[in-house]
Amino acid sequence: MNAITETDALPIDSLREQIDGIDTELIRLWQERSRLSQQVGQARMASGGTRLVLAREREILARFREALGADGTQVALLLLRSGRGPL
Ligand SMILES: C=C(O[C@@H]1C=C(C(=O)O)C=C[C@H]1O)C(=O)O
Repeated sequence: MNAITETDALPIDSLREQIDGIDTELIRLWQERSRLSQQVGQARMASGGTRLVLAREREILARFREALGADGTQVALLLLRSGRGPL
């Protein structure tokens, strides 16, 4: 039998702990970004500006696409939506 099982001597628990720590941090960062984005939007609208700034959103989409490829674009779209709401 060559199948690797979770009972083999692989550090699965340790790797999963690291993954869980990263996920916790990603969630915290996601929520923090969303709060900051909402603050920017509220401040801009309070001074008569627009809710959205498409040029800035394009920069963010490009940053994620360059770093992560097509999936990065999807991540960035969700990230932007979580801050400023749906289009
Ligand atoms: C937060 C802002 O407002 C909106 C939200 C953005 C974001 O979440 O990154 C980017 C552009 C704007 O559409 C901003 O202008 O920076």
